[in-house]
Amino acid sequence: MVLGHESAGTVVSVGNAVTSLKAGDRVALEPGYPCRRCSPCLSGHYNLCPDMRFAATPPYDGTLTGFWTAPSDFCYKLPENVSLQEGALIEPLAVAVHITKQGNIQPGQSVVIMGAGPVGLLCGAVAKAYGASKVIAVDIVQSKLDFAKSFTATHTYLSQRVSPEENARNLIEAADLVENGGADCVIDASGAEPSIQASLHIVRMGGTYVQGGMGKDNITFPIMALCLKEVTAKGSFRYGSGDYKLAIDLVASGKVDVKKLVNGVVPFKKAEEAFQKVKEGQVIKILIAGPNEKVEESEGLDTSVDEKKLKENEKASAAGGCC
Ligand SMILES: NC(=O)c1ccc[n+]([C@@H]2O[C@H](COP(=O)([O-])OP(=O)(O)OC[C@H]3O[C@@H](n4cnc5c(N)ncnc54)[C@H](O)[C@@H]3O)[C@@H](O)[C@H]2O)c1
Ligand SMILES: OC[C@H](O)C(O)[C@@H](O)CO
Repeated sequence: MVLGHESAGTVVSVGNAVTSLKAGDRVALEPGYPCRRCSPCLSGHYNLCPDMRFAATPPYDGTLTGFWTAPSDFCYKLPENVSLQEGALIEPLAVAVHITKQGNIQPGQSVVIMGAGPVGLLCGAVAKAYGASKVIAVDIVQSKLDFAKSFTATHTYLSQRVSPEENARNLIEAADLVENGGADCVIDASGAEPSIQASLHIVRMGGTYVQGGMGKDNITFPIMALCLKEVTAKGSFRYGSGDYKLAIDLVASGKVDVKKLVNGVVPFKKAEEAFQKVKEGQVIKILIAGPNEKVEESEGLDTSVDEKKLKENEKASAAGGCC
């Protein structure tokens, strides 16, 4: 199967009825095409369409290819000041826009984000743009927290191998959330069971919890905390009406600097090395040039992989996800 669903490109040709785009336009590609007829589609929640054709999701091939065909309303023209490289990052940013909308974050609120991978980092950036005054990044890897702090987090917390309740208590104290009774909103962007368990103890009475991370199908969940605190719990899946547009606006207006997440660009023939390099855990995003682009050598990074670091990162990810 062809991989790829985070992409941007240049229009080569358009169908007869298309008036919104022309050859040469640079666009961010929304990679999932709903049926437009079912009840979720008609009620404006097309991301929940059961007949979605989503790139790189079986049986549909992905966007890591020379040419791609898409409905014109799922191709978003990029403003002059937004590069094609930034355009490729609109997809994960739209995921973060949707998660953060589900969190209903208000100006001045505190938001804890579990997981400082690309999605968690972008949720932090969007929460800040929505006016959150405290953005607390949580991870099990210190280097990820260091980056989060340099990106948008106001506070960081390195999750310890202690009970979820103890991690929650320590975090609430460290982030000065005691008076608030916890965080106004907690977002899980890790999918890891211990993180999800701690989240329900971190959120304040009447606060909001959003499940953005995708991990195991079934986990043990402190449901009594949800009940006793009257927590609003929401899921978040991909993105829907207006999310891509808002993501592009956030980049164009300079409110979210997605360029900071890019470690380098590799030519198409080095795509596999790029995936390995990301698995090693030392970089955030590597862009892969399309096969028709004139990128001959990797720009900005050495793609050689340190096998020891690769194994260590796989072990850490597995530990985060299962214990
Ligand atoms: N809801 C959606 O539509 C949607 C879309 C895209 C991605 N996702 C999911 O969002 C999550 C984040 O995506 P990503 O690309 O940033 O992934 P990622 O793997 O790069 O980031 C996950 C981060 O969580 C950290 N982590 C692991 N265990 C932890 C724990 N116990 N406590 C705190 N942090 C912990 C990891 O160290 C890592 O930095 C993934 O689960 C992914 O599948 C969901
Ligand atoms: O960003 C979109 C996500 O990566 C996809 O929904 C995928 O992870 C699940 O099908």
